[in-house]
Parts: sequence; structure tokens; C-alpha cells
Amino acid sequence: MGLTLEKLALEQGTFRLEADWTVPQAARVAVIGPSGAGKSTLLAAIAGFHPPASGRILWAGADITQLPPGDRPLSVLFQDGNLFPHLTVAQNLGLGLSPRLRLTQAQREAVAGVLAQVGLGDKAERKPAALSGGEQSRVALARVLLRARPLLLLDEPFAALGPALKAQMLDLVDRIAGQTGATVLMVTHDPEDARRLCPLTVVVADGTAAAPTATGPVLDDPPPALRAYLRG
Ligand SMILES: Nc1ncnc2c1ncn2[C@@H]1O[C@H](COP(=O)(O)OP(=O)(O)OP(=O)(O)O)[C@@H](O)[C@H]1O
Repeated sequence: MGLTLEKLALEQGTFRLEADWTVPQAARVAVIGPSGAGKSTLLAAIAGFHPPASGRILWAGADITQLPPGDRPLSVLFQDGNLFPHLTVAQNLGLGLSPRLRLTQAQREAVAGVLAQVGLGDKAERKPAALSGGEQSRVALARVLLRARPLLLLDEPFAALGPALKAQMLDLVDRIAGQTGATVLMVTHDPEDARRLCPLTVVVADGTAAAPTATGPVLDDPPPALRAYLRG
């Protein structure tokens, strides 16, 4: 069933964006379009931070339009600000399991387990500021893995990383989504990211988030609004 945006309309001042489509469960979808087209607004609406002007958002057939962000079946990763600076890596992860950080032994073991999986087993007691950008991204991904929510929203989380590191992170997302069976929506400005991770692409332009279509063909022969942007 996956994620359905049903006659969804989003408004920000004079800006308006419409979407009316479904992505199947476990799909990986790139969200591409010119600056200011509404990609972040779309993700914010799905995450529950931006109430729609009209229409509904459904997950697996259930209406989640009115649910507060924390009750939605999803995790969000932004470009930065994913970690609390005053907490250690282990505490940042623990928060995803227990908001007051009263972890059971099993939960502590789960935290250690995901940290090992992202190669940060020896950095659990560090604060984020004492990690590199790539390591911080891996902590944020470890939290996604730990929470194992069925829908993962990525808003250019790796834009600040170099190409090799970004490729590693995308591979990690691929692995995590594979392990948890998650549906992925990823905003990106880099068509190569879309080709690497996402068989489907949603083009956001001219007030519409278009229904997902196959990534290769839409990037090889883009619609006019996307063509100008990709030529940049
Ligand atoms: N608080 C606001 N009031 C009015 N308009 C807003 C507000 N915030 C954003 N907008 C407008 O909403 C539109 C969509 O913005 P959004 O950030 O979703 O675009 P985007 O596609 O994610 O852009 P980018 O690729 O540059 O991050 C833009 O035209 C922007 O100017």
C-alpha cells in the first residue's frame, strides 16, 4: 500500500503545491526539482510539520494527516541538526528508544549493536562536536536503523559531504532500507544520487509534485521544467 498523497494541496503564503499519487511500500523515490519548487515543504507535510491546506496523507491505507509528527510511522533526516550537541552519541541514539533515556539492558545492547554496524562502536561516549561530518551522518543513520520506522524521509542529509563519503552514506541508506524494508523519499540536487539509490523519481516543479516515474528515463529525457534546472 505504501504512502498515498490524496489530492494534497500545500500552501506557504502565495506558494502552492499539489500532489496526488501513491508510492508502493519499500520503494526508493528521489525528489528532484528547482530551488524553491517545494521539495522541503512536501517532506515537511508528510512528516507532520506543515499542515496541508486540503487533501489527505495515508500510510498503509490509514489516514495520518492529523497525527502529530512523533506519532507518524517515519524518521526524518535533514542536512544538519539531526543530533543534540549536549548529548553523547549513545544518548542521542537512546533518545530514539526512550525519551527520558531510561534504557533497559536490551535497549543499551541495541544501541551498541547499531553503532557497531555503522562502524562507530568506539565513539559511543563522544559528543557530536568531536566527530567528523561523515561520522555525524553515520550516527544519524544509526538512529534511523534503531527506530526502524517504515518510512524514511531524507532532505539532502549528505549535501555537505564529499563525493566519496556521500556515496558511502547512500550505500548505508540502501543497506538500512534493505534491512528494515523501509520506503525511502530522498530530496536531492544531484541526479547521480537519484540514479544510485532510487529507481523512482518525483519531479517537483510548477506547483506540482508529479507522480513517481522511472528515474533513468526521466533524467535522460527530462520534462522542460527539470531540463533547465539540470543543465544549471
Ligand atoms: N514562511 C514562508 N512564507 C512564505 N513562503 C515560503 C515560506 N517558506 C517557504 N516559502 C516558499 O515556499 C516555496 C517552497 O519552498 P521549499 O523550501 O519547499 O522549496 P525547495 O524545493 O525545498 O527549495 P530548495 O531546493 O532551495 O531547498 C518557495 O517558493 C519559498 O519561497
